[in-house]
Amino acid sequence: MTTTAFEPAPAGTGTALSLTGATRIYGAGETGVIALRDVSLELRQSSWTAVMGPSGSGKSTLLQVAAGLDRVDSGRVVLGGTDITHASDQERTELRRERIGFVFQNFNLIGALTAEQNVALPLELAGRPPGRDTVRQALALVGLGERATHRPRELSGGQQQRVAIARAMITRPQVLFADEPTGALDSAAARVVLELMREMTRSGQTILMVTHDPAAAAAADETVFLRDGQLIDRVAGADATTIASRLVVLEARR
Ligand SMILES: Nc1ncnc2c1ncn2[C@@H]1O[C@H](COP(=O)(O)OP(=O)(O)OP(=O)(O)O)[C@@H](O)[C@H]1O
Repeated sequence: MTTTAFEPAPAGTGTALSLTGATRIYGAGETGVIALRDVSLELRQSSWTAVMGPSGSGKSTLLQVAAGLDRVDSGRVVLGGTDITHASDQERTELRRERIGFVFQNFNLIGALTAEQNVALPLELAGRPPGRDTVRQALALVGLGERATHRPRELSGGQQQRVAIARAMITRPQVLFADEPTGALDSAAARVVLELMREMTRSGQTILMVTHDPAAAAAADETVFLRDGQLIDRVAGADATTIASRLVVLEARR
């Protein structure tokens, strides 16, 4: 089979992910926190959605629940045509290994491993070690074909994030989840990472990204805004200034 490393697994329908009335409550009784309140969101395949909102508004919870890493207390989560609302711990582990990709602000690469060993790791953990060509191709797609044998400390922050993206993409995830992927990068490195993410959506990848940066959100197709666990606003195709002003209004209403 000849596929590019960026080609996502077929989702089966035009919808890569849907949340319906998703609610997540941490704790119980008077000390319970409603981290997510009746959130409904549908991601079309190949779309890129940014999530913004004040600190504590539920952004990370939304990502965790959408990725199946955390459960909802009520509502429904469907990933790539599979209802994962009631997935067991074992099923969630398999989901994490096989069907989603995650990128974090601080890259989370393993320092003792080379770039190519980091990229190969998810498939090795899944019991399907990739060939060297597959790994090299994934690194070439993020512009790091020449850095395969470098360790994270020998790479810049932007390069480390690109290795992390190659690692997240190697399983051909149905959705790529990114939590502040540009948060630790300078603006030039951030731009390279955002351009790479745009390229991935052109190849069919669906992306859900949490960010505090209006410029990063402006690179996405649509931005949804959370406040107190509720999805209260959304804007498509807006520039950074428009997104920043929406955020100011939203924070002022607190
Ligand atoms: N494991 C947990 N146990 C208890 N409360 C939690 C837990 N995780 C999150 N919360 C609470 O749920 C709410 C939403 O948290 P979440 O981390 O999703 O917000 P966020 O928008 O990602 O915040 P930030 O921008 O600061 O990262 C907060 O009030 C938080 O304190």
